[in-house]
Amino acid sequence: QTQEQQQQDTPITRFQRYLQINTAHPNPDYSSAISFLKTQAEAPNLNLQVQTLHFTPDKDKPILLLTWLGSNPSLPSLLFNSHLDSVPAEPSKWSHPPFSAVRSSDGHIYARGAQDDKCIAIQYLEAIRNLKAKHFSPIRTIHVSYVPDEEIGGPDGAAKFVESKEFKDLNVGFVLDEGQASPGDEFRVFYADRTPWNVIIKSKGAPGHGSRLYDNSAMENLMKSIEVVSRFRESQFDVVKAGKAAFSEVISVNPVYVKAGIPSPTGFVMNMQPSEAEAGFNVRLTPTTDPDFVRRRIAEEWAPETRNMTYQIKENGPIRDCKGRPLLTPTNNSNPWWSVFQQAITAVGGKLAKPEILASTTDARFIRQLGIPVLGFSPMANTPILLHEHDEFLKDTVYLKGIEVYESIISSLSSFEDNDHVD
Ligand code: MET
Ligand SMILES: [Zn+2]
Ligand SMILES: [Zn+2]
Repeated sequence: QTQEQQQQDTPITRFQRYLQINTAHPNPDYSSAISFLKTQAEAPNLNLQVQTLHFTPDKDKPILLLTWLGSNPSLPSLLFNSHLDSVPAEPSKWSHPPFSAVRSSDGHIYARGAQDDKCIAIQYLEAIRNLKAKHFSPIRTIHVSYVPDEEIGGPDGAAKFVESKEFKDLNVGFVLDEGQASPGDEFRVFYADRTPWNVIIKSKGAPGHGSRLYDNSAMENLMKSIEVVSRFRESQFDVVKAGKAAFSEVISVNPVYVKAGIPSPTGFVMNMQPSEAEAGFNVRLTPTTDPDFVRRRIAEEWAPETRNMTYQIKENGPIRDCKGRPLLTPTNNSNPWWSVFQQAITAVGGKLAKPEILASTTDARFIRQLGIPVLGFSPMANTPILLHEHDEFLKDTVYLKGIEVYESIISSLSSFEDNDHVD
């Protein structure tokens, strides 16, 4: 390396280099991401144990697992998780190319993944690097995991990882995973996610001339269902609008596609009523929703057999933990990690907002399923929420503050010896 390159090797440039690796779907470059992280982890100033795990050898779905051994490895360990992948970006709609990681004069680092969730991926490493430079030595073992495919539901990523012997052998006691930016000056923290379901409803009916009024056409039946779903959507939204619940505390349903008939590019040939029609909905259940309640509504009201409707529900991940409880991590005294976490934030001058349910979904659900407490946390205060949006960015100073926050969190949690029991 030239002197100039060495000078440019900073926490910010390392973040930029990670952001420049295009891990967006549908073709995420996992090997470049893993090789970059591995090089970081193996450098003398980090010197972490490195394992690359493959649970689907026929596909390119690597998991990178880094380990900093504690002085008492028999204690339950800590896990800091992030996902390698990102959602796609439409370059023409961005002010800067989405994989350039350009830093503007006001310090904004623009890139797909800047908030979701490549910031925490590098902040974990930078925090460990700083702790090692200060000769900190952990009592508990610290693991950092980088998993593929979170954005597409994680079946070949976190879902497989948590079922593995490798994961069990980690003896994980407490986990931090991604959270979300906070427009205010308090950090947000999440104790649960919502559960994603994809629901497809289909209707069949006799085809007919475009001019005819007749009952039970496929389109008529689908339109009736869409009205029913819309009313349910309104009823949930009204609860939020009335201030009685947060968005993440109601069931959301949004149409994401409709498919029927033969589109006419010229608009002239539109005289055929189709015999089949379908619509897809993204549904998110709250952690305490009774899934049978939603299944019944779908069967009886959204896609009733009486209107020639059929449906498919693609449930994406667990709803209850191994003991049948909702996937909620306690944020009170029953969770001994909670107060250690809280104090670690205040120790560096950070403020924590009231714990929330995340409106979206993360890999945390797979770990909560095992009964292990997980908090969703990405330290981004005074930052607009830009995940999955155009011009996703993170400000340099916010990113750097996050490193300091993780130093505090990692040192506090890994020094915490008592009370390993969480109900
Ligand atoms: N994180 C993504 C979301 O919330 C994928 C979750 S699993 C469908 O949409
Ligand atoms: Zn994410
Ligand atoms: Zn995302």
